[in-house]
Amino acid sequence: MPETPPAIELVGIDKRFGAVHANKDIHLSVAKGSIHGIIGENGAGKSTLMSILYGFYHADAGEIRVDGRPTQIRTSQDAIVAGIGMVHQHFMLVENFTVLENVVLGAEGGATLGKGVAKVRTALKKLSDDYQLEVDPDAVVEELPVGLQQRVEILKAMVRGAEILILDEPTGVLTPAEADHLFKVLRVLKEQGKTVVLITHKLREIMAITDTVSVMRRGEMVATRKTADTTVEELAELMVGRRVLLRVQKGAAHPGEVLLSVRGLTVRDGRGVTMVDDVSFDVRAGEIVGIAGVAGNGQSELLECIAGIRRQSAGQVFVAGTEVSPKVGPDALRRLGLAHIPEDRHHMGLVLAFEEYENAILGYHDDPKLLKGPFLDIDACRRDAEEKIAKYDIRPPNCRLKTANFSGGNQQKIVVAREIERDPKVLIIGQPTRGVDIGAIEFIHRRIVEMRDAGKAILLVSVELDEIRSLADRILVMFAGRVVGEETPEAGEQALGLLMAGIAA
Ligand SMILES: Nc1ncnc2c1ncn2[C@@H]1O[C@H](COP(=O)(O)OP(=O)(O)OP(=O)(O)O)[C@@H](O)[C@H]1O
Repeated sequence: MPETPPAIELVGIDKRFGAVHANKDIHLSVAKGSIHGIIGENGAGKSTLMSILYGFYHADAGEIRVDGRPTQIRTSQDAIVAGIGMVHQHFMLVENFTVLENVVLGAEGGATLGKGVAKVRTALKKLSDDYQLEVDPDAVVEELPVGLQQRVEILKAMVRGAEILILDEPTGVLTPAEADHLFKVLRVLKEQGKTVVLITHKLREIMAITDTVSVMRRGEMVATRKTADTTVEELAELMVGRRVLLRVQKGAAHPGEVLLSVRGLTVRDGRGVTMVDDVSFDVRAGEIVGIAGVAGNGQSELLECIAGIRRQSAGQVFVAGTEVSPKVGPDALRRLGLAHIPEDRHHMGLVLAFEEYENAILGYHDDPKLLKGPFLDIDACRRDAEEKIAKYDIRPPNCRLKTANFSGGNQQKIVVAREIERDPKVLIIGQPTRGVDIGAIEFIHRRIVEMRDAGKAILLVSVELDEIRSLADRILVMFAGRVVGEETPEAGEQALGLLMAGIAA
C-alpha cells in the first residue's frame, strides 16, 4: 500500500522582515491525522510560519506541500481551498452577528439567502454534534463566553471543509474547564482523521494532547520529537537553549506595614450589574497576595478599579495610607507609587502604533529623568528603553521598531519592564505571563519575587492556578464578585478549585 503523504510539508521556508530573519530554512512535516505541537520562545517565528501557511505572509523562499502536492498559498482563500483552517489568538468574528451569520459570512458558494442558509444550518448542526462543539446557531456572538466564541471559529473552519486546523495559543483566553473541552474537541477531530497544528507556550498541554512536537528557536526549527519520547525538561531546554527552572524559588515573606487597603469595594459594570461585591483586604509591604478565580468573577474589574480605570460605586481604596478618591485617575495613582500591569496589553498596556521606546515610557513622561526643560529628552527616553530591552531580553533589540511588529510575548515584556522598573511601592498585576515563553516566565517571576523582597506590596491576579500558587504568599479566591475564601499556597489544587467553583469549604 502506498504510504500516506504528510498532511503538510514545509520545505526550506524562509522569511525576513527587514533585518529580522523570522524563519530560516524551515523544514517541517505534519502527519495526517495527528496533533502536532509547535513551541518556541517569544519571537521564535511560530506565528510567522503559520501565517505563511495560511496565506497572510508570503515566504521569500521555500515550498508548501499539502497531502504531498506542491501548493501555492497566496491568500487565506487559497489556504481554505487547500483544506487549511485557522483559529487565531484574536478571534475574527462579527460580534453582533449570530453564530449562523458568522459561519455563512464569506462562506464559499455565497450561501447568503434562503436555501443556502438552511443548508449551512444543517451542516452546522451536524458538525456541532459530530465534534461535541455544542453551539446554538442563533446565539449572538458577543453574548457567548470566550470558549464558545472559539468554538464558532472552529465551526467556521470545519464548514469550509478544513482537513487541517491550525490553532495559535488557543487556551490563553480560556478557563480550565473550557480548555478541557477544547482538548476533547481536538481529540475527536483527530479520531475523524483531521490534522491539528497547535501552537502553545504551555508544555503541560503539549504533553497532554500532542503526538509530535517541534521546537523553534530564533527563527530555526531546532528539533522534532515524538511526545511520548520527551519530557517537559527536555522541551524547555530545547526552546531556550539552557536549563530552565520550572519552579519559582522564594523564601518566606516578611510582611510589613499595609500599603494597599481595600474596604467594602463594590464595582458595577456599564449595565449596572455588580461585578465586585463588598470586597475588603489588605496587602502589606513585602508580600504577594494572589487572587485566584475563574475568569469573569470580578477580578478584572477589581484590578481596574484599584488602578483608577473604573470607578467604584461604594467602598474605599487606600494607597500607602492615603485614601484614593474615585475621581483620581491612573496618573495621580502613579505619583502615589502604584504601578499597574494590565491584563490586556493591547487594550490598556500599549499603543501598538507607537515605537517601542514611546511605549516604554507611556504614563511616565513626566519623570524628570526623561525631561530636558519642559520637553521630553528623546535621547534619554531611548537610552531608558534600551536598558530595559537589554535587561528583559526584549527581541528584536530595537527601540525604534513599531510595537505592533514585536511578537506577543515581547510586547508583554515591554509592559512588565515599564511598570516594574519604575520602582513603585504597590504593584498590581494582571496575568503577568500571558503569552510569554517559559524562559521569560522564569525571569518575570524572579523579578516579582525580588520586588516583594525589596518591600513592595504586590497584588497578583492570574487565571493560572500554578502561577498563583507558586508566587503568592496568601491566596484570596474570588467567586461571583466576592472574596469567598483565603488560603495559603500550600492549599491543594482541589481545595482551591472548589472555592473557585463557588463551593464553600
Ligand atoms: N510584520 C512584521 N514586521 C516586522 N517584524 C515582524 C513582523 N511580524 C513578525 N515580526 C518579527 O518576526 C519575529 C518572529 O515573530 P513571531 O510573531 O513569528 O514569533 P512567535 O514565535 O510567534 O512569538 P510569540 O510566542 O511571542 O507569539 C519577531 O522578531 C517579530 O518581531
